[in-house]
Amino acid sequence: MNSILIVDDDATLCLMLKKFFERKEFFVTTSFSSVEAKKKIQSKFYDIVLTDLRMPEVCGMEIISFVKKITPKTVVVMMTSYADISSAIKSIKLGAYDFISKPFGPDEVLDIVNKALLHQNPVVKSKSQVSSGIQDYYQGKGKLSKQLLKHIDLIAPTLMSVLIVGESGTGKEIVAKMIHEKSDRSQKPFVAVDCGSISKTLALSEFFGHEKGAFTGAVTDKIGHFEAADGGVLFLDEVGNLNHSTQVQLLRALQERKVKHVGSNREVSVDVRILAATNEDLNESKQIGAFREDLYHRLNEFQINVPPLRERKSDIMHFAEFFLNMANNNLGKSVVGFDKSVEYVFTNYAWPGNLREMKNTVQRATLLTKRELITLNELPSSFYENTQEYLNPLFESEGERIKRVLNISDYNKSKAARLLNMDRKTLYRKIKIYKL
Ligand SMILES: Nc1ncnc2c1ncn2[C@@H]1O[C@H](COP(=O)(O)OP(=O)(O)OP(=O)(O)O)[C@@H](O)[C@H]1O
Repeated sequence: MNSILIVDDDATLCLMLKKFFERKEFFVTTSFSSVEAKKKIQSKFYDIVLTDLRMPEVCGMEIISFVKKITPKTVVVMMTSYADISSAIKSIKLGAYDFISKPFGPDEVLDIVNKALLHQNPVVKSKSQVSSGIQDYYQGKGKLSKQLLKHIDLIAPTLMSVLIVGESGTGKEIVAKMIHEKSDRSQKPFVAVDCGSISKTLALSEFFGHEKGAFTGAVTDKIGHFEAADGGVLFLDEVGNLNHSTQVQLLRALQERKVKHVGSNREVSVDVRILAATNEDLNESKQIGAFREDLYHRLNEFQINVPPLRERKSDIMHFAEFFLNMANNNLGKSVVGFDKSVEYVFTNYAWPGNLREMKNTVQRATLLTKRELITLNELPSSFYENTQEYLNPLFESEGERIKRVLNISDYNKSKAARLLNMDRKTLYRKIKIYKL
């Protein structure tokens, strides 16, 4: 059983994560204070420390340095808000394995934790440990969803490299997992590498492994991602972030199907199918010389485009229901659905963060609602502020309109006034006039 210490002064989040990880059979300890967390780290070994970045007494950065000093084998994952991304990158330099931006869904953090455990002990793990999460997949019924599935089915049984292209959060990693699952390599490992978080200095050792003593800090022999994925699939996420020298080495390994550990001249044969993903236009990176043309063609034997959520309109509410079910299971709740106004807002919203944003939004709303339905009250205001037209259907009298808005805001007058774009006093006056 793996042990995890969760450190966050947000007690609700801590307890929610505790419940979730216990269900996933982790041994969980929580700490709402960073000072208390340090004492716990001193007295017991944890496989994983999941810590918030901003806390009142000791900040997350200090926790990382502390863990790395006391128990260097413990893997640290940092939780941070969007605004803290640059500090999160600093945290990786200090020795954190990865970071996750709040708000996040429990499955996302589980995914990172599983990857972190693999990193801590990079032996080839069983398929289920490496490729977690594929059971949480909804394939959609709309035209674009069907086309996506057709391409996956077509390419899966082949040995071709696939470049999966799509905006952030559209589900590129899920597509890669499906290709693996539907291929005859499904019983072999699926190893996902986030190329964006690999440091330049450690990239070669991460991909190809190293021998003990090859460089300061190489205290044991370690196999790299290629050997870990031998016989299976190596998924290169955010492949456009690889630096030039790593691109050269990667291409060499792919062409020769052999790798050399850093610090050794011995070549080891590997049999790996490559799937790669990007949310940038690699064609453009190629033209400005940031991405090697030869590597691009080696990775892009077949291209799959994953559409943004806003283009999968007929599937939007199906995805929402799917995530609602998932949230109910994770949180032990039984919310039955979405209010009509939420349906309207969901189908007209641009979803810049795509399925990841929807999953987080639904999870948060499920946690917040005290009723059977999710209403606008549980959505961040950015959702409906840009969708004002739903407040103005044609032929509606002012009284009807105010009544409808009061309904969708659960008679919360401040919220209704904001939505109606009038001050509270005016709203009270109109409620009287129309006897609402
Ligand atoms: N078809 C799907 N059904 C259910 N959940 C999905 C689906 N596709 C994606 N998700 C969920 O959305 C989130 C983002 O998915 P994923 O990590 O695969 O996206 P991505 O395109 O690889 O993102 P990024 O470019 O940021 O790496 C994950 O939590 C994933 O579980």
